[in-house]
Amino acid sequence: MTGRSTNPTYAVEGHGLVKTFGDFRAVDGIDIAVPAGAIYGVLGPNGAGKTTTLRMLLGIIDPDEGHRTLLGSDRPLSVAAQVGYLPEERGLYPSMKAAEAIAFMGALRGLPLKIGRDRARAMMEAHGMADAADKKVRELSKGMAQTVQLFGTLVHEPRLIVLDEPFSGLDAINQGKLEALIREQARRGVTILFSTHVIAHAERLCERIAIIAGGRIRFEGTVGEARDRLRPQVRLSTRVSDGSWRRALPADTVAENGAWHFSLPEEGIEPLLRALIDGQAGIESLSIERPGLHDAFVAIAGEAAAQAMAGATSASEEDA
Ligand SMILES: Nc1ncnc2c1ncn2[C@@H]1O[C@H](COP(=O)(O)OP(=O)(O)OP(=O)(O)O)[C@@H](O)[C@H]1O
Repeated sequence: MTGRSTNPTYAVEGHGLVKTFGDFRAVDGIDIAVPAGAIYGVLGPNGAGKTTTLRMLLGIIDPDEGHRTLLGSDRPLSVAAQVGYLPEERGLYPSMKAAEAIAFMGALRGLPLKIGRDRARAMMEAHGMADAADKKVRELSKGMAQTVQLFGTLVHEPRLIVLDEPFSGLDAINQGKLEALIREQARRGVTILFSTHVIAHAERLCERIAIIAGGRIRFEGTVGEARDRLRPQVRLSTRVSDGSWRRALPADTVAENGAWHFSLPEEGIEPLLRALIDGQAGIESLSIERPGLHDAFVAIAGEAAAQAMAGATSASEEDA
């Protein structure tokens, strides 16, 4: 099978994707467009529909409605040799040696075994794992086995890498290494699409994100645009606790731990500053903080989804 392989602006596109399991609409009309060369995160709580969406985009399952394009082809499986996929369910043959397992995964994507073996050893060596190349998969630590599987996802040098929850099950050190590896691939021009329920990874890595909850896209754009959905937060403490200047504090002001908290007013901080100075409030501290992606996620996807994510995060931390 040879698919039409152009040089598209978008490495992955999905339009109106719908998937129903029995009576349950797991994915309810998703549009997604991943720019070529981008690191793109699909963010959402467990059960949001991330895996189902990725599987539809990759052609592992067919959508009930909608269509998708992968690397310019509307037949996703025809470009499989240019795609690397790390599924959520990890698994390697336990009795295979690590380097062999990597070469084997490459062979499944059309890479000659000999080349795969050489690349596997080189990759392991470059990442300080040369000693593990001839160890059986069952002898490796969980984190190392996961890294081996990741190398198997990369060994055929795909143009597009799709990683489903790649950080779960990894400790903090290995999570950092994975972030570095994702950046390294992106520098080479590879497109990376990954799903996660851990907001911090998406915030650090992604040029663009899609926030999915309940099978629908709740937000699509840059991390900065998501954060800009919320007004910056101001924290102010004054030496004097009362005075005419208090009338200048915004309506949403709350007092907490001896400081005033409120959203940055539309007109900026200057009018308030003037009132504070004229009223001799005695400014002790003043900070204006831009909300993080976590706060934006809470606002966009709703408190319930954020709580589900927090629960899932602590569960996966326990796993790690
Ligand atoms: N083959 C299937 N049969 C029935 N229900 C399914 C199937 N696959 C997924 N679902 C359901 O569809 C919903 C979305 O699942 P999906 O795996 O896409 O979510 P997710 O966002 O990837 O979450 P998770 O990280 O928990 O996998 C869930 O409620 C799940 O139980």
